[in-house]
Amino acid sequence: MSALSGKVQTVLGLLDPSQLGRTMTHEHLTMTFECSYCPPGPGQEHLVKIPIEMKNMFWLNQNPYSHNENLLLNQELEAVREELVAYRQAGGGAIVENTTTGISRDVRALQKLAKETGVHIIAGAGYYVDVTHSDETRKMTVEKLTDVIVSEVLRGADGTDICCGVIGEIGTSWPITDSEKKVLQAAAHAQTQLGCPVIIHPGRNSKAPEAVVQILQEAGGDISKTVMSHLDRTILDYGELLEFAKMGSYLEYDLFGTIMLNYPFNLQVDMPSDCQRIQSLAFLVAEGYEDRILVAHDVHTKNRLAKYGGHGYSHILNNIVPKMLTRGFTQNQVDKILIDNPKQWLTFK
Ligand SMILES: CC(=O)NCCS(=O)(=O)O
Repeated sequence: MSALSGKVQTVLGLLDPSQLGRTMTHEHLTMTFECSYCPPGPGQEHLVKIPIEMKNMFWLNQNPYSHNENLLLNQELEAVREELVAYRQAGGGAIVENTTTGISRDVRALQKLAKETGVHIIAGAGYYVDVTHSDETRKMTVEKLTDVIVSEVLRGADGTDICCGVIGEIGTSWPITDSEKKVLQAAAHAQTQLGCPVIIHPGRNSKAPEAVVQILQEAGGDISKTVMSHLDRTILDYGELLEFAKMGSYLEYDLFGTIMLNYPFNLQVDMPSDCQRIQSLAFLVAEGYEDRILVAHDVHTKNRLAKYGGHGYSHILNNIVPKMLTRGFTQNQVDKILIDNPKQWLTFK
């Protein structure tokens, strides 16, 4: 038992879990994503610096990672603040902000946003994918990495006393690199010490989630308190999905609002529509996994913000929930996905 036991840790301090309300478990409010820049297709090179304005938005929505400025969500704090106010008005209570070391975590900005908007914000500890690991990170032992993660939760992150309330999103590539494996082992060891929630960004291959869970299990991690993110672009086959679900993690569909003809990070993947995402959730509910489902938008580029005609942080509350209700979900099931499951996951053991 620790002081954190039975509580949720937000950037403003400890919170009784009953105060969370509807929670998006995978968002970014401020981050940079230059590590994932994708050169545009042939003949489109002149588009990488076009202004982010209405007449360019179709191209930008289809090619969000091929435009330098679009990757700088950290330039949009005022727009994000306004969107969080709208999120509260739409019935939102909390947001898990998944930005970790490597993609410009800014816990001071998160604390300010939480104070100004009343949204409960939970910050993430740990490291993003290998390409963002510094030489110093690569040289660290699992023990040292564990100490850093534990300290970000217990003492504060980025030289502040603002404490993280989850570990993650811990970034992994496919195949998982040696440095990422050490970080996963450290996340599991830190979780054992702290009894805290963990969230994983899997590599873009259907085998990646299982491989990550195996590493976490071998390192003593608590899979029942671990979220596997981005399943909507990772496991598209329902048979494979069921096999993975049996491993016991939370199952997160967190790309709601993303519409993309060609998914540039894995051209084999047909990015599902929101209707198909809802069908996947219905399938998991029918198979008995309603206690394990989480949802979010994973806003991580500018074009996803309402300021640029995007869906913003309230799309699930405003549009997806009503659609779910017309597709046979009960209000009780919706509340589980938006309130109860996040609460269970975020509460320290
Ligand atoms: C910030 C982040 O990692 N988002 C996920 C993008 S992906 O295309 O689903 O990997």
